[in-house]
Amino acid sequence: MNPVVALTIAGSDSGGGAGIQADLKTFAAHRVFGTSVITALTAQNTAGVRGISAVDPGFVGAQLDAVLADLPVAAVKTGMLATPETVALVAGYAARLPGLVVDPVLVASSGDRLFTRDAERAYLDLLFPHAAVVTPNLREASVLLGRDVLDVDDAIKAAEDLAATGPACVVVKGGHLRGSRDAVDVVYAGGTVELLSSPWIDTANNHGTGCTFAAATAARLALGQPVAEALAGAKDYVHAALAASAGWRLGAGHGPLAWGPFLT
Ligand SMILES: Nc1ncnc2c1ncn2[C@@H]1O[C@H](COP(=O)(O)OP(=O)(O)O)[C@@H](O)[C@H]1O
Ligand SMILES: Cc1ncc(COP(=O)(O)O)c(N)n1
Repeated sequence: MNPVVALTIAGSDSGGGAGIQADLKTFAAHRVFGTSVITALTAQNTAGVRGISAVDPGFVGAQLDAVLADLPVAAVKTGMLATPETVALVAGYAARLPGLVVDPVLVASSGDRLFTRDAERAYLDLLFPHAAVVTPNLREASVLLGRDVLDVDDAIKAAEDLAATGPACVVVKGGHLRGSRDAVDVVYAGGTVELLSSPWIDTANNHGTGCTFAAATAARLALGQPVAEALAGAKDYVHAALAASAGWRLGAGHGPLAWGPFLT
Protein backbone atom coordinates (compact mmCIF):
# COMPACT_ATOMS: atom_id res chain seq x y z
CA MET A 1 0.00 0.00 0.00
CA ASN A 2 1.26 3.51 -0.78
CA PRO A 3 2.41 5.73 2.08
CA VAL A 4 0.63 8.96 2.91
CA VAL A 5 2.43 12.02 1.45
CA ALA A 6 3.12 15.39 3.11
CA LEU A 7 4.90 18.47 1.80
CA THR A 8 7.15 20.95 3.57
CA ILE A 9 7.76 24.38 2.04
CA ALA A 10 10.69 25.74 4.06
CA GLY A 11 14.33 26.72 4.28
CA SER A 12 17.32 24.40 4.53
CA ASP A 13 19.29 24.35 7.82
CA SER A 14 22.77 23.07 7.00
CA GLY A 15 23.16 22.08 10.65
CA GLY A 16 20.30 19.60 10.30
CA GLY A 17 18.37 20.77 13.37
CA ALA A 18 15.58 22.91 11.97
CA GLY A 19 13.90 23.75 8.66
CA ILE A 20 13.54 21.23 5.85
CA GLN A 21 15.82 18.75 7.58
CA ALA A 22 13.76 18.72 10.81
CA ASP A 23 10.54 18.49 8.81
CA LEU A 24 11.61 15.52 6.68
CA LYS A 25 12.94 13.64 9.73
CA THR A 26 9.66 14.33 11.56
CA PHE A 27 7.57 13.17 8.60
CA ALA A 28 9.63 9.96 8.34
CA ALA A 29 9.23 9.35 12.08
CA HIS A 30 5.47 9.41 11.49
CA ARG A 31 5.82 6.99 8.55
CA VAL A 32 4.67 9.79 6.26
CA PHE A 33 6.48 10.19 2.93
CA GLY A 34 8.03 13.66 2.85
CA THR A 35 8.33 15.92 -0.18
CA SER A 36 10.01 19.33 -0.02
CA VAL A 37 10.00 22.73 -1.70
CA ILE A 38 13.07 24.71 -0.63
CA THR A 39 12.61 28.48 -0.26
CA ALA A 40 16.05 29.43 1.02
CA LEU A 41 19.44 28.02 1.89
CA THR A 42 20.88 28.93 5.25
CA ALA A 43 24.51 28.51 6.28
CA GLN A 44 23.62 27.59 9.84
CA ASN A 45 24.75 25.49 12.79
CA THR A 46 23.71 25.08 16.41
CA ALA A 47 25.30 28.46 17.25
CA GLY A 48 23.47 30.59 14.69
CA VAL A 49 22.82 31.64 11.11
CA ARG A 50 25.89 32.76 9.13
CA GLY A 51 24.21 33.46 5.83
CA ILE A 52 20.98 33.19 3.84
CA SER A 53 20.47 32.73 0.12
CA ALA A 54 16.77 33.01 -0.77
CA VAL A 55 15.55 30.94 -3.71
CA ASP A 56 13.99 32.97 -6.52
CA PRO A 57 10.18 32.81 -6.06
CA GLY A 58 9.84 31.66 -9.68
CA PHE A 59 11.88 28.57 -8.82
CA VAL A 60 9.90 28.00 -5.63
CA GLY A 61 6.88 27.91 -7.96
CA ALA A 62 8.64 25.44 -10.28
CA GLN A 63 9.26 23.10 -7.32
CA LEU A 64 5.61 23.42 -6.21
CA ASP A 65 4.38 22.68 -9.74
CA ALA A 66 6.61 19.62 -9.98
CA VAL A 67 5.46 18.15 -6.65
CA LEU A 68 1.76 18.98 -6.96
CA ALA A 69 1.51 17.70 -10.55
CA ASP A 70 2.75 14.26 -9.60
CA LEU A 71 2.33 13.35 -5.94
CA PRO A 72 -0.83 13.01 -3.78
CA VAL A 73 0.02 15.59 -1.11
CA ALA A 74 -2.36 15.14 1.84
CA ALA A 75 -1.10 17.96 4.09
CA VAL A 76 1.39 20.82 3.89
CA LYS A 77 3.63 22.64 6.34
CA THR A 78 5.22 26.00 5.61
CA GLY A 79 8.29 27.14 7.55
CA MET A 80 10.84 29.80 6.58
CA LEU A 81 9.48 31.53 3.47
CA ALA A 82 12.21 34.21 3.59
CA THR A 83 10.46 37.01 1.65
CA PRO A 84 6.96 38.50 1.24
CA GLU A 85 7.16 37.61 -2.48
CA THR A 86 7.42 33.92 -1.58
CA VAL A 87 4.55 34.27 0.92
CA ALA A 88 2.44 35.74 -1.91
CA LEU A 89 3.50 32.98 -4.27
CA VAL A 90 2.61 30.19 -1.81
CA ALA A 91 -0.73 31.90 -1.06
CA GLY A 92 -1.48 31.72 -4.79
CA TYR A 93 -1.27 27.91 -4.52
CA ALA A 94 -3.46 27.73 -1.40
CA ALA A 95 -6.41 26.06 -3.13
CA ARG A 96 -4.08 23.14 -3.95
CA LEU A 97 -2.53 22.90 -0.46
CA PRO A 98 -4.72 20.70 1.79
CA GLY A 99 -4.28 20.66 5.59
CA LEU A 100 -2.14 23.79 5.54
CA VAL A 101 -0.06 24.33 8.70
CA VAL A 102 1.65 27.76 8.58
CA ASP A 103 4.59 28.22 10.95
CA PRO A 104 5.39 31.92 10.45
CA VAL A 105 9.16 31.70 10.85
CA LEU A 106 10.44 35.25 11.30
CA VAL A 107 13.42 35.09 13.67
CA ALA A 108 15.63 32.12 14.62
CA SER A 109 16.00 31.25 18.33
CA SER A 110 19.56 32.58 17.99
CA GLY A 111 18.05 36.02 17.23
CA ASP A 112 18.96 35.99 13.52
CA ARG A 113 16.22 37.29 11.21
CA LEU A 114 14.85 34.76 8.74
CA PHE A 115 12.27 37.01 7.04
CA THR A 116 12.36 40.45 5.44
CA ARG A 117 12.07 43.11 8.16
CA ASP A 118 8.79 45.08 8.32
CA ALA A 119 7.15 42.88 5.67
CA GLU A 120 5.52 40.47 8.14
CA ARG A 121 2.02 41.73 7.30
CA ALA A 122 2.17 39.58 4.18
CA TYR A 123 1.50 36.58 6.44
CA LEU A 124 -1.62 38.12 7.95
CA ASP A 125 -3.04 39.42 4.69
CA LEU A 126 -2.12 36.65 2.28
CA LEU A 127 -1.40 33.30 3.92
CA PHE A 128 -3.19 33.11 7.28
CA PRO A 129 -6.67 33.27 5.67
CA HIS A 130 -5.95 29.91 3.96
CA ALA A 131 -4.44 28.05 6.90
CA ALA A 132 -5.95 25.16 8.85
CA VAL A 133 -3.47 25.94 11.66
CA VAL A 134 -0.99 28.77 12.28
CA THR A 135 1.75 28.27 14.89
CA PRO A 136 3.54 31.50 15.89
CA ASN A 137 5.83 31.46 18.93
CA LEU A 138 5.57 34.33 21.45
CA ARG A 139 8.02 36.54 19.58
CA GLU A 140 6.37 35.93 16.20
CA ALA A 141 2.92 36.69 17.64
CA SER A 142 4.38 39.87 19.07
CA VAL A 143 5.95 40.97 15.75
CA LEU A 144 2.78 40.12 13.80
CA LEU A 145 0.53 42.09 16.17
CA GLY A 146 2.95 44.92 16.94
CA ARG A 147 2.70 44.53 20.73
CA ASP A 148 4.35 42.54 23.50
CA VAL A 149 3.17 38.94 23.95
CA LEU A 150 4.89 37.86 27.15
CA ASP A 151 2.64 35.59 29.19
CA VAL A 152 -0.28 33.19 28.86
CA ASP A 153 -2.89 35.96 29.13
CA ASP A 154 -1.15 37.93 26.35
CA ALA A 155 -0.96 34.73 24.29
CA ILE A 156 -4.71 34.11 24.65
CA LYS A 157 -5.52 37.63 23.41
CA ALA A 158 -2.95 37.26 20.63
CA ALA A 159 -4.49 33.97 19.49
CA GLU A 160 -7.95 35.57 19.36
CA ASP A 161 -6.67 38.52 17.34
CA LEU A 162 -4.68 36.35 14.94
CA ALA A 163 -7.74 34.11 14.45
CA ALA A 164 -9.57 37.17 13.11
CA THR A 165 -7.30 37.04 10.04
CA GLY A 166 -8.96 33.79 8.98
CA PRO A 167 -7.11 30.59 10.01
CA ALA A 168 -9.31 27.82 11.41
CA CYS A 169 -7.00 27.35 14.39
CA VAL A 170 -4.23 29.43 16.03
CA VAL A 171 -1.58 27.97 18.34
CA VAL A 172 0.58 30.50 20.18
CA LYS A 173 3.50 28.36 21.33
CA GLY A 174 4.91 28.92 24.78
CA GLY A 175 8.40 27.44 24.45
CA HIS A 176 9.88 30.80 25.43
CA LEU A 177 7.63 31.56 28.42
CA ARG A 178 9.87 32.83 31.18
CA GLY A 179 9.77 31.10 34.53
CA SER A 180 7.19 28.54 33.49
CA ARG A 181 7.28 25.05 35.00
CA ASP A 182 5.26 23.69 32.10
CA ALA A 183 5.50 24.24 28.36
CA VAL A 184 2.08 25.81 27.76
CA ASP A 185 0.71 26.47 24.27
CA VAL A 186 -2.52 28.40 23.71
CA VAL A 187 -4.88 26.84 21.15
CA TYR A 188 -7.76 28.96 19.81
CA ALA A 189 -10.32 27.41 17.46
CA GLY A 190 -14.03 27.96 16.88
CA GLY A 191 -14.21 30.69 19.51
CA THR A 192 -12.78 28.44 22.24
CA VAL A 193 -9.43 28.63 24.04
CA GLU A 194 -7.64 25.52 25.27
CA LEU A 195 -4.24 25.16 26.85
CA LEU A 196 -1.93 22.42 25.62
CA SER A 197 0.57 21.69 28.34
CA SER A 198 3.51 19.35 28.90
CA PRO A 199 6.19 19.22 31.60
CA TRP A 200 9.09 21.61 30.91
CA ILE A 201 12.34 19.87 29.90
CA ASP A 202 15.47 21.61 31.08
CA THR A 203 17.69 21.34 28.00
CA ALA A 204 19.73 23.56 25.70
CA ASN A 205 18.96 21.17 22.83
CA ASN A 206 15.87 23.04 21.64
CA HIS A 207 16.84 24.08 18.11
CA GLY A 208 14.01 23.04 15.80
CA THR A 209 11.21 22.63 18.35
CA GLY A 210 8.85 24.86 16.36
CA CYS A 211 9.63 23.18 13.05
CA THR A 212 9.15 19.75 14.61
CA PHE A 213 5.83 20.74 16.21
CA ALA A 214 4.40 22.10 12.94
CA ALA A 215 5.74 19.21 10.85
CA ALA A 216 4.36 16.62 13.30
CA THR A 217 0.99 18.40 13.15
CA ALA A 218 1.01 18.30 9.33
CA ALA A 219 2.06 14.62 9.34
CA ARG A 220 -0.84 13.78 11.62
CA LEU A 221 -3.32 15.79 9.51
CA ALA A 222 -2.02 13.90 6.46
CA LEU A 223 -2.76 10.65 8.32
CA GLY A 224 -6.36 11.82 8.77
CA GLN A 225 -6.36 12.95 12.38
CA PRO A 226 -8.68 15.83 13.37
CA VAL A 227 -6.85 19.09 14.22
CA ALA A 228 -7.18 18.80 18.03
CA GLU A 229 -5.84 15.23 18.02
CA ALA A 230 -3.01 16.17 15.63
CA LEU A 231 -1.93 19.06 17.89
CA ALA A 232 -2.00 16.94 21.04
CA GLY A 233 0.01 14.21 19.30
CA ALA A 234 2.52 16.75 17.95
CA LYS A 235 2.95 18.21 21.43
CA ASP A 236 3.69 14.74 22.86
CA TYR A 237 6.10 14.07 20.01
CA VAL A 238 8.11 17.28 20.62
CA HIS A 239 8.22 16.51 24.33
CA ALA A 240 9.54 12.99 23.71
CA ALA A 241 12.10 14.19 21.12
CA LEU A 242 13.33 16.91 23.52
CA ALA A 243 13.60 14.41 26.38
CA ALA A 244 15.53 11.93 24.23
CA SER A 245 18.18 14.46 23.12
CA ALA A 246 18.60 16.19 26.49
CA GLY A 247 21.87 14.32 27.15
CA TRP A 248 23.36 15.01 23.68
CA ARG A 249 26.24 17.43 23.16
CA LEU A 250 26.04 18.08 19.43
CA GLY A 251 27.54 21.44 18.54
CA ALA A 252 28.50 24.39 20.73
CA GLY A 253 25.11 26.10 20.69
CA HIS A 254 21.50 24.92 20.85
CA GLY A 255 21.57 21.29 19.77
CA PRO A 256 18.87 19.39 17.89
CA LEU A 257 16.05 17.07 18.95
CA ALA A 258 16.18 13.27 18.75
CA TRP A 259 13.77 12.22 16.04
CA GLY A 260 12.48 8.82 14.93
CA PRO A 261 15.10 6.09 15.31
CA PHE A 262 16.99 8.13 17.96
CA LEU A 263 13.87 8.35 20.09
CA THR A 264 14.08 5.50 22.55
N1 LIG B 1 12.06 23.06 27.07
C1 LIG B 1 10.88 22.62 26.63
N2 LIG B 1 10.22 21.61 27.27
C2 LIG B 1 9.05 21.15 26.81
N3 LIG B 1 8.43 21.62 25.69
C3 LIG B 1 9.03 22.62 25.01
C4 LIG B 1 10.27 23.18 25.44
N4 LIG B 1 10.63 24.17 24.54
C5 LIG B 1 9.65 24.21 23.63
N5 LIG B 1 8.68 23.31 23.90
C6 LIG B 1 7.47 23.06 23.10
O1 LIG B 1 7.91 22.94 21.75
C7 LIG B 1 6.94 23.49 20.85
C8 LIG B 1 7.60 24.59 20.03
O2 LIG B 1 7.56 25.79 20.80
P1 LIG B 1 8.59 26.98 20.69
O3 LIG B 1 9.92 26.50 21.19
O4 LIG B 1 7.96 28.13 21.38
O5 LIG B 1 8.67 27.22 19.12
P2 LIG B 1 9.78 27.92 18.23
O6 LIG B 1 10.84 26.88 17.98
O7 LIG B 1 9.04 28.33 17.01
O8 LIG B 1 10.31 29.09 19.01
C9 LIG B 1 5.80 23.97 21.75
O9 LIG B 1 4.83 22.93 21.84
C10 LIG B 1 6.48 24.22 23.07
O10 LIG B 1 5.60 24.21 24.17
C1 LIG C 1 15.92 27.10 7.90
C2 LIG C 1 15.33 27.38 9.25
N1 LIG C 1 14.00 27.32 9.43
C3 LIG C 1 13.45 27.56 10.64
C4 LIG C 1 14.24 27.88 11.72
C5 LIG C 1 13.62 28.17 13.07
O1 LIG C 1 13.88 27.13 13.96
P1 LIG C 1 13.10 26.91 15.34
O2 LIG C 1 12.27 25.68 15.19
O3 LIG C 1 14.20 26.73 16.37
O4 LIG C 1 12.27 28.13 15.62
C6 LIG C 1 15.64 27.94 11.52
N2 LIG C 1 16.47 28.25 12.53
N3 LIG C 1 16.16 27.69 10.27
